[in-house]
Amino acid sequence: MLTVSGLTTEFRTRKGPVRAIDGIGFEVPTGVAVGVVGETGSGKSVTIRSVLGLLPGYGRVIGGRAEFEGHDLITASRKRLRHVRGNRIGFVAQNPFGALNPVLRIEKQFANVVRAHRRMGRAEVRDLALRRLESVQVPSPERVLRGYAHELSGGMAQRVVIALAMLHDPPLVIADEPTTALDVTVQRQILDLIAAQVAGGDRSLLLVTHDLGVVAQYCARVVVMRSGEVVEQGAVADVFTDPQHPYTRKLLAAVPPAPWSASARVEVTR
Ligand SMILES: Nc1ncnc2c1ncn2[C@@H]1O[C@H](COP(=O)(O)OP(=O)(O)OP(=O)(O)O)[C@@H](O)[C@H]1O
Repeated sequence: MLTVSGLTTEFRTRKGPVRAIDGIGFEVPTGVAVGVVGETGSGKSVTIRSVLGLLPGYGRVIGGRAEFEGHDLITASRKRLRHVRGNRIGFVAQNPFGALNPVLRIEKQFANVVRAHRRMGRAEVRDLALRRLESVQVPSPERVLRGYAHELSGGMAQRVVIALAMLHDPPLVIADEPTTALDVTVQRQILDLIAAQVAGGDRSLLLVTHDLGVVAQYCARVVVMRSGEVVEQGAVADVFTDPQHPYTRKLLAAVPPAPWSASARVEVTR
């Protein structure tokens, strides 16, 4: 579905160019959920933004490829990238309020995303928007369509963003820490929703997270990043039970034991 190879991105800074990711490669196979993990600053977001053509002006991909549906996204024209984003790849960012336009009614935002890719009348747009909002369990979707982003809770706003990302039924969904900005009580609900949207079909998911528990629960494959490089990747079952790289072992050792595990009981009773 997506094959990234040799991807290298730099940022222009006052002290000269800074290499944020350096020759990374991984694959997202069709119908598979792939988790990208690594500590803060390891290059997870830069990877996603490089692939989607969403780097800020002072960031530049200086090498590598990202093959998707027979095209290299890195050298693709702006027009092609606009077609791919939203239509063939659904993107869910960290902060839903950054992704939604504060001054447009939600219905208008659905209309804009629809019309960027297809011709559709107002009633048809509304119908599609309602269906997508229902599929992410937004209560009173008619009222949500009439309202603005600031009237929504963080969890509801992220549901709207997911509904927008799913609007055109994209075969690949990319989510960059989709629950970081949300209350802990709704984090699992949002991850469950994303997982449900991609489950049981040919749809693939690339999920960036720093939470290895999330990868264990939702992903079949994992890519481990450190300092702009991929240090290890493979099936979650293999990497988590038999990590090859010392950094992966360190990350796994840093995960607190589940409260029901034997080692945690020892801690509690001591
Ligand atoms: N806007 C920027 N300007 C300059 N350098 C940047 C910028 N954004 C990222 N970088 C560089 O790229 C590196 C990787 O950043 P990135 O945001 O991809 O990390 P991350 O793994 O997503 O971290 P986090 O989990 O905190 O989101 C940073 O360490 C930094 O050196």
